[in-house]
Amino acid sequence: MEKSKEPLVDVRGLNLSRGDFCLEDIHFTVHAGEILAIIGKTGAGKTMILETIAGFSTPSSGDVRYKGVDIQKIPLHARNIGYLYQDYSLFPHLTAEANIGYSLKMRGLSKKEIREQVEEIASRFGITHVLGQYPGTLSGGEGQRVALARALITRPPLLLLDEPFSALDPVTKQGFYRMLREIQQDFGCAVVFVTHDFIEAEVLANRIGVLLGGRLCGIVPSQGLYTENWSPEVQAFLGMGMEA
Ligand SMILES: Nc1ncnc2c1ncn2[C@@H]1O[C@H](COP(=O)(O)OP(=O)(O)OP(=O)(O)O)[C@@H](O)[C@H]1O
Repeated sequence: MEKSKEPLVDVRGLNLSRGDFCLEDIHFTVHAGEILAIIGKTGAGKTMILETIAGFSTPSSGDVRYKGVDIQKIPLHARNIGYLYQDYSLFPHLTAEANIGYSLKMRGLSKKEIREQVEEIASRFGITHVLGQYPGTLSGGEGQRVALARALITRPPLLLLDEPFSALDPVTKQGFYRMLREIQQDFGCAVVFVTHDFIEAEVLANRIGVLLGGRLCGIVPSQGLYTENWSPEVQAFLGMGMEA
């Protein structure tokens, strides 16, 4: 088999329960360099899917293969997957600079190497002026850039984003849409992001998956979201057939 044809991520028959909620028999792939959006209502299981792809949650059955290997069998430090949490989850007691350089420090790079790489990515994201600040003093947009820089500093082949734009105003959002496309091109990474926002998914993603009540109802090319022959449940979710 040609290596390039192998998916970057292969989610196979994934089942996972938390409390009364379950992700049920989820199958999908993510290919190198693509942008995949997963849309669903609040509580549909979007965050649980991202956490399972990253290997933070262990499925009750099925598995997630990352570059052909069960993610659970890859040690955390060797996974190199960028993760942007919904609330950014920056370390509050570390400056923006230390947050961004954290995983380089864990990898044993010298202070000089860390400083150079942090300065380079901070300049790329326009956050050089906040490097000395602590997370509590950053605006929402600055916090997001710092969190993105932290997620990308190790140049991961896969970036997972949990509702990355939901807290931003419409103008700032447009800037971040541009930035995400540039990141995806410059860093050459695949991106999986989850969102409630259909338009955002259509604008940014190559493919869109619809997740309802823990079931992945299908994945379609983004331009086909409203022409797919969806079940009545998905049609209702997408508001299809509701035009006056
Ligand atoms: N540790 C847990 N214990 C019990 N139930 C949980 C736990 N974690 C998640 N759940 C439940 O699983 C369901 C899916 O949660 P998840 O956070 O993945 O949803 P989501 O689609 O990301 O929602 P939102 O869009 O609101 O962030 C929810 O009903 C949630 O209450």
